[in-house]
Amino acid sequence: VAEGATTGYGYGILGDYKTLNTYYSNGTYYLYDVTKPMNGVIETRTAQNGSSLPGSYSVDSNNAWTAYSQGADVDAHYYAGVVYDYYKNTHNRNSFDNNGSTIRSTVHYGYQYNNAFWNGVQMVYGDGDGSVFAPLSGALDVVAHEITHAVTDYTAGLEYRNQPGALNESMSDVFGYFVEPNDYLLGEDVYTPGVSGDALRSLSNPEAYGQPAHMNNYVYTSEDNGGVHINSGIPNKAAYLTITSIGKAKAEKIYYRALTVYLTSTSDFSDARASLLQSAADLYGYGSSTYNAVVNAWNQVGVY
Ligand SMILES: O=C(O)[C@H](CCc1ccccc1)CC1(C(=O)N[C@@H](Cc2c[nH]c3ccccc23)C(=O)O)CCCC1
Ligand SMILES: [Ca+2]
Ligand SMILES: [Zn+2]
Repeated sequence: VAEGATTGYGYGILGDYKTLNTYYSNGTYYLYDVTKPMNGVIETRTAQNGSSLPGSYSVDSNNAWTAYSQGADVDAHYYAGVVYDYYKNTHNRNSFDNNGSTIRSTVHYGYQYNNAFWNGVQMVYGDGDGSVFAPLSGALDVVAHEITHAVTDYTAGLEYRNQPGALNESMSDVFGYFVEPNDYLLGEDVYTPGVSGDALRSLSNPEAYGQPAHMNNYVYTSEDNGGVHINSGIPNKAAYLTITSIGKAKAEKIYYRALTVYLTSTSDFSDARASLLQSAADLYGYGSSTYNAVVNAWNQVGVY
């Protein structure tokens, strides 16, 4: 039979049914999605619980990706497609580099690895140990967080330390919300599968998860590249305040413009305030209600 694009189906890690854009060749189906415009490919691989990357293609014999062990592969592939569609449909961005680069994910990385990361080239997801984390590709906001690191690398290029790093982190959490706006939590779908209602972080209440929500409580530390996952609570809170006052549609436009037009590798929190104000002025007018909402949000977190 001819080779080419096919449509399969499978179950994510939470047992949810999903249809999948796959590829058939020579008796084997691959998690290889060629349906995106301008040759934007999405491919998903497995490290088979080793740590060598990129690993081998996730394959299936009958295009029914229903094995329990395939849940992480199914989610990584499907959610990468959701994030591709978000950036294309909302911001007219073709993949993370705006040039149709392949979005590559590798799942089953390491043994019970309780984390995930963008390594500068691709996304990598651990399976979690089943207590702290379920397989991390099982959360759409986590997948959006990781792909947004790639977008940031190709645009603002925010250094991954101190305030620029916390801003980098915040952009990934904030676009994680824009892609999955059902709550202000991050990672709730995979964090502590045995405990309901908790999460890794919260945009609305950073303090609930040990993060500062005001500049007075900025944490000066050498850990975590200068506390990039801690101090992101401050810009995250400002984003929450902005979103709740101007709405998601306007907020994602000013955030995308700030990230892609104004922010640079060494931008700090004050530069972020200025970039978002400039973006609000560009799009909605200097002194507009939108502009003033951004002023108010950053005042409330003590950043001027
Ligand atoms: O992308 C990121 O910012 C995080 C990348 C962490 C990483 C960096 C470099 C090499 C390996 C791993 C991964 C995520 C993260 O925020 N990790 C935090 C929290 C965390 C997850 N698993 C952990 C295990 C131990 C300690 C902290 C954590 C961290 O690494 O700090 C993002 C969304 C979910 C996981
Ligand atoms: Ca969420
Ligand atoms: Zn991150």
